[in-house]
Amino acid sequence: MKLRGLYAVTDSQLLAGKFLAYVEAALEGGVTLLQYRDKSSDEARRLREAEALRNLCERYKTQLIINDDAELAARLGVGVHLGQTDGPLAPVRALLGHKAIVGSTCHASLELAEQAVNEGASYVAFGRFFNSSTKPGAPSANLELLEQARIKLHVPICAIGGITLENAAPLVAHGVDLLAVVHGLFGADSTADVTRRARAFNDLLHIK
Ligand SMILES: Cc1ncc(COP(=O)(O)OP(=O)(O)O)c(N)n1
Ligand SMILES: Cc1ncsc1CCOP(=O)(O)O
Ligand SMILES: [Mg+2]
Repeated sequence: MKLRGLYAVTDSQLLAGKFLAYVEAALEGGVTLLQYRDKSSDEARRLREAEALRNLCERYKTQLIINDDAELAARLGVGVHLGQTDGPLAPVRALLGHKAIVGSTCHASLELAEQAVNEGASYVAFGRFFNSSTKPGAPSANLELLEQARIKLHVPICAIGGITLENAAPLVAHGVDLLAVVHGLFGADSTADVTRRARAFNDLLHIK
């Protein structure tokens, strides 16, 4: 089945004190992929939170992806997202098996994307497309790149970085399959607004 839809990405600071409530609210609105992104080195908390997310994802039939940490992904039997400094992709594909979702950050580079696909990436992620308070220093990408990527690549294309309900439509029009969002989804004042935002992203992607 082709991966298409909202890709919710967690942020430990933004979700402090409301982590599971906000994630469940997003799943309620419809999430294709959920990424556990926690840049801390608190292994015990990371395992606890990732297990809780796996249980939630099972209930909502959503696929869980762990950012950066292939060993944690293997331990939980879920997917992983790797950046360009997170180690080579091919051994991770071998570790997790051919069915696992393995995503790759490709910034604004078609060459990196082609390499990732050759090494077994399930999807490639470009961005940031807009200003991002979550990762302000991420290299920027533009809509033209998406057109080239659509022609050259035969895996789902993910866009990330500063995506909101107000600016996402051109990304969809240029062929993006997955909208990866932190603030534009979880920067809401209530669980009800998280659910509303998730539904609205799915509407933009023409997902029922
Ligand atoms: C879907 C998605 N795309 C890009 C990234 C960024 O990965 P990376 O460059 O490794 O940066 P960190 O997120 O690890 O800080 C991502 N996590 N998810
Ligand atoms: C992890 C990551 N990689 C590039 S931008 C970004 C952050 C996305 O968060 P936000 O949707 O809040 O800009
Ligand atoms: Mg990373």
